[in-house]
Amino acid sequence: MELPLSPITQTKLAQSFSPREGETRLGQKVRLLPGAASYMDALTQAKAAGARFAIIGIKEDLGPRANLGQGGANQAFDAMLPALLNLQSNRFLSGEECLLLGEIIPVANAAHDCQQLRQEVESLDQQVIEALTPVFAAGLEPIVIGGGHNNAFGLLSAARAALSKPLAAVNLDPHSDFRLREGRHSGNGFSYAAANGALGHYHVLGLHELKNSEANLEQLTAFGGSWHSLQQIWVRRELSLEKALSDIARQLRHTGLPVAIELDLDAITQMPSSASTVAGIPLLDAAHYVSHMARHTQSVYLHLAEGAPACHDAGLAAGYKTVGQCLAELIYAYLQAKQV
Ligand SMILES: N=CN[C@@H](CCC(=O)O)C(=O)O
Repeated sequence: MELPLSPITQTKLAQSFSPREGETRLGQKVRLLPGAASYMDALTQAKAAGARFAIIGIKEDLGPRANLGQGGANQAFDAMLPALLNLQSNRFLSGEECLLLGEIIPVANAAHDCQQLRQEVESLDQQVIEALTPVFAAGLEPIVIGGGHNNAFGLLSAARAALSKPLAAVNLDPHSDFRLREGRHSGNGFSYAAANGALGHYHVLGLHELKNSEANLEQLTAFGGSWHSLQQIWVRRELSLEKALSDIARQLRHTGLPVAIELDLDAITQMPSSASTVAGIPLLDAAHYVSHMARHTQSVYLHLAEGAPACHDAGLAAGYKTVGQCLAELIYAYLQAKQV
């Protein structure tokens, strides 16, 4: 069977967790892609057997590098696997709902020069669209671990192709990623998606008032995009997070469009990432955002972008632990919210 991604093998799965007598880990319950005549058949079979979510890694840092940022987002998926798969399967979560599908690895990955990197991001966009469109078409809900935030474009385009509707996206992120269409990179996934018709509605939560250029804000406003700033909620306390979340969810439901839940890990305080910050939001507020949006909107995917273990000040091992645990908590917040 020809596949647009590298499936997770039994060997990789077994290497990613340690079973313990008398316990059942999530790694012992998640499903792998079954053998079938085609990728679409395999996804359909997995869905029929009881999978609802498809967990996918995009192992790349072309997008942040094409945006003149730091590399390292290609390691987030490997950091996440042991943190998630060693968690317990119990009354709160079985693990059988999850298809641990595979990894998208860029075919073009040799450039150093900025313009070439941007072209490689464009090729990666096509890989993401090819791998994800059948996942949406099979009725599975992707949980995608980036990779740079550039992959929002491929995800939104794939969902648009499979569901025949533009998406309403909500993005917890200090940056709107709605920058000029000057060649593909991690800062313009949403402006490109708006231009190709994949994005029908866009709200940014936690936008930093001084990390978005005036041109960027004008472009976002001209599209009809909206935001709650980081300063409004977490600094000036003009409104509570709870009020913002319930207003955002109401707006999203009102669009009648399928909803994309986006989160850039650089929104979270000191999370290793290309644009990491000390003035971010607590991890548990980010988990609450994911939980609220998953529970109260018609969401079709979760995208967790920009985690970069190598950007941890204390080194790679500390980065794997921090990014891995963060991603596992955010994934569980989504899975749990969807079960209610
Ligand atoms: N996905 C992140 N995009 C940010 C990065 C900012 C930075 O590198 O400082 C942006 O382009 O605005």
